[in-house]
Amino acid sequence: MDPLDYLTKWYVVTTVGVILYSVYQYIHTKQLMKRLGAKPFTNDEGDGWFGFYVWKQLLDKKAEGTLVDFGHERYEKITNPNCETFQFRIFGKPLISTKDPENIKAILATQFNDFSLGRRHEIFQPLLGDGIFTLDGEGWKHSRAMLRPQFVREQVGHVKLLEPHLQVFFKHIRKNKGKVFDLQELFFRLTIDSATEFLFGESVQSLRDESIGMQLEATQIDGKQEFATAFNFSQNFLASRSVLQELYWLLNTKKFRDCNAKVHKFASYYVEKALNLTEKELQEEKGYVFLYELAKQTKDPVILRDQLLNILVAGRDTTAGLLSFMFFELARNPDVFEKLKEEIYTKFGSGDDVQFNEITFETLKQCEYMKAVINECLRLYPSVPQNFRIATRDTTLPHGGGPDGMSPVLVRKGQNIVYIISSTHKTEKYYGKDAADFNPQRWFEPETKKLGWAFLPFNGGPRICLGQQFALTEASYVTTRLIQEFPNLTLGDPDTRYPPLKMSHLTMSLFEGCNVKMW
Ligand code: HEM
Repeated sequence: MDPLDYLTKWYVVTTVGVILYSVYQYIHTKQLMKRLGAKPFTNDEGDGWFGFYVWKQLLDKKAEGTLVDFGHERYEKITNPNCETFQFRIFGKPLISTKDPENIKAILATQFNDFSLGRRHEIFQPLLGDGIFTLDGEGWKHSRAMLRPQFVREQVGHVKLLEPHLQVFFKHIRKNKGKVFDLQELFFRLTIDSATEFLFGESVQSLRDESIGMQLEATQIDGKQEFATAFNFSQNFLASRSVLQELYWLLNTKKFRDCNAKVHKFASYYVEKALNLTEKELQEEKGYVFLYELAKQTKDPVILRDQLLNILVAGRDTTAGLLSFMFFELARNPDVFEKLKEEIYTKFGSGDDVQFNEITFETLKQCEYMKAVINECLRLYPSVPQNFRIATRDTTLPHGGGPDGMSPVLVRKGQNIVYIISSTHKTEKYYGKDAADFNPQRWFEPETKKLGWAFLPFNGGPRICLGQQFALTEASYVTTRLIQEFPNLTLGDPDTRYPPLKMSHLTMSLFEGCNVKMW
């Protein structure tokens, strides 16, 4: 065969094409690095079978509840541990992992426009549609401007809405007197009950059940009972779709679609109800209902539905997770529990002497020890332990390159970055030798005032959590009332594994539950 004939063969053309493309990419990358002042990565985890190995490891660790800790351990294995950034590959695609506060600040604030949420919108769209949590660009700006005022106004009143739900919650604890029970499962029911009331104006009342001799109150909408189950399923399904990234569309089962439909039907019922009110009726509505406040700004039923569901996703599991980790640590640390109890009893009374009217947004904010305990829980167990962004253009991150890791590194347009705040929160450089220990006392040390971007449970920059104050108030109120009502708390099993295994769906919770005794 004439050697020139080979040039018409597909395998030769493909091979030559791949080589030429690689050479072009190599030269282009070098030019970009020179232009942007970037240096080669100090730490490269390597290919691990084109990233198949990393991928398998990540899935295995997720299934066994050690994914979050694995994210931290990987930093201890990198060649230069002083450099808090490394490159790795999944299916041959280079990704960047960072726990460096300067890099995180660049991604979230100083270079905000260089990064976006990537595929979050497509992945979450079937359940959450277009809302603050899923949108980028102008759509996100508009959502944020619309929702932000609600988070300033509601703060004062909302703790009072919690009390009726807590009264039902207490019945479950009393039922379990002397027995070991899972407090986390109850926290998840509590937060969906209170969040649906706050958002839609009516609670799904998932805490009411036969076991405590209660039933759902009569309601005009069917599907209320199914809502919590459907919402839980769909939300966890979104987390699995996120793991698949580009291949997210492979996960789209009938059950997922059915659950989304149930959630939408429920939310739309309340939206319609709000839209049927006249302007005068809306203004005169008593009490704070998030939906009614939003309905004063827009009459679009889909916008209203989507934004409510976005807030529900952002606010419900995060708060339930925080409370679960808190009570887990309080049960393990009787001295901390006693100290917190003392603060609560001194400020708000106990037993028959509980001063309900004293427990407000302002007074809860003044509970210094409570704040320290919450901070310590958010440090060791941030509700969103790792998060992703994607580069919208060729750019750099300030650290991760050169011999000492302090030079900028190149980030190519479309490249994924994972920032692992749970690992930053455990780094000795920022938290000292006892970084791995639960020690609320550290929050009274002056060093913790200088942490800046090394403590970031609520994100930072323009997309900082809108519900931060809301969440802190709710967690403080629930903790106060629980400890007032039940002064005794112990672990169900004194040999409970520590550190605990962690479930990582969209947010983090205890893999094996929060199994305690309370009385
Ligand atoms: C312990 C409780 C909470 C924690 C640790 C937490 C943490 C976070 C984090 C890390 C983000 C950034 C997500 C991202 O950009 O990818 C976020 C966003 C958000 N959070 Fe929270 N959150 C909590 C509770 C709440 C609550 C109770 C609400 C509402 C009632 C809420 C509303 C939001 C909203 C609306 C966003 C989106 C902000 C935006 O993209 O502009 N959060 N939160």
